[in-house]
Amino acid sequence: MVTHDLTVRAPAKINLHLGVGRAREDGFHPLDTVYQAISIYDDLAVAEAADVQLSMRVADYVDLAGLTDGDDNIIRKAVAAMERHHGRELPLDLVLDKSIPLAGGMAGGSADAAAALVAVDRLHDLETSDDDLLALAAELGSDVPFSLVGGTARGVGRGEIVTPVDDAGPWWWVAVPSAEGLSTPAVYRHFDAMRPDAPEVPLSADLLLEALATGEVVRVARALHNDLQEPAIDLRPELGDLIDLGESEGALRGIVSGSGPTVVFLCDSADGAHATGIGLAAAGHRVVLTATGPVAGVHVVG
Ligand SMILES: C[C@@](CO)(OP(=O)(O)O)[C@H](O)COP(=O)(O)OP(=O)(O)OC[C@H]1O[C@@H](n2ccc(N)nc2=O)[C@H](O)[C@@H]1O
Ligand SMILES: Nc1ncnc2c1ncn2[C@@H]1O[C@H](COP(=O)(O)OP(=O)(O)O)[C@@H](O)[C@H]1O
Repeated sequence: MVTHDLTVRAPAKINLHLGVGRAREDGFHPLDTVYQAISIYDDLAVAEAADVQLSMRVADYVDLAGLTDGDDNIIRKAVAAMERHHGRELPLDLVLDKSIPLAGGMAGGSADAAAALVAVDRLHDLETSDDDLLALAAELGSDVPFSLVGGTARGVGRGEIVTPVDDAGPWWWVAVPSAEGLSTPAVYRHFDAMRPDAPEVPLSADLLLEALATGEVVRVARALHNDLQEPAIDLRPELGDLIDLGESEGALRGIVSGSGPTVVFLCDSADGAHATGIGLAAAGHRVVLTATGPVAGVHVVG
């Protein structure tokens, strides 16, 4: 049995504001977004090995359909990116413990990719600079740099240019994943179809940022915004009902997380989140997760 030398923890993200502009020439959409890392985590344990080996254990609610431990797994892509960057093979054994819903709009794949970059770096004592790690992260996906940074941060460009922002939190969240994921490209395509008039410049995150800095939860709730919510609900109408249900169970506001289908509810306190969670579970939602944010980005835990 392999004894693991190092465990790297990677948080899920939600988007408190997701302004989406008209698609750019490269197909990506310009964003003005505010990410928050919340306390739902994937753990990646690594150990020395003769070659790159990957295995996965998942929480019972994580639907792994379509995800293998082969070359299409973003963890292997992250290891390969580090090997190219450092110009040598970087063998290791990786075991992923997955709790972030798959294709849920919570950037679980991005979290795993960021964790893999840090795990390879630490296990092999590579001392890769932060700038290089961020550049490698951006090549792997638009959300991956934020997974490294964590906390609460504004994302612009295609979401890969990330700057930490003032946040007077913590905030209490309830997250309700769906049994089946939604494809991010499909939701962006549906946005294009529903919003042919989308502005070139995405809706500014300023209002949300002002609310976050005040620490007033009711103000933050009012300012939450997601341009991908309408297309996600059009593809999955039951998400609209879920939002209504959570709000009737005491949440201040419910919103689709990123491209969905996970719905997150902002609550006024720990007790409020607990009560909302109980109400949602009693109404038949099998998986109801409570979380706080902001939390740290990818970090070594042992
Ligand atoms: C929607 C968001 C909101 O934070 O998150 P998720 O809901 O996926 O977690 C992100 O924009 C997802 O970022 P990420 O999942 O890293 O996307 P990438 O791998 O870079 O791109 C996957 C595909 O999404 C679309 N895409 C992504 C980012 C962007 N700014 N415009 C896009 O149009 C493109 O079709 C692209 O081919
Ligand atoms: N380690 C991984 N974890 C999750 N998804 C992965 C991973 N590697 C590759 N993928 C692919 O990335 C897609 C998007 O995954 P994920 O990041 O969980 O969703 P989202 O983009 O909605 O936040 C998955 O459907 C899967 O095909």
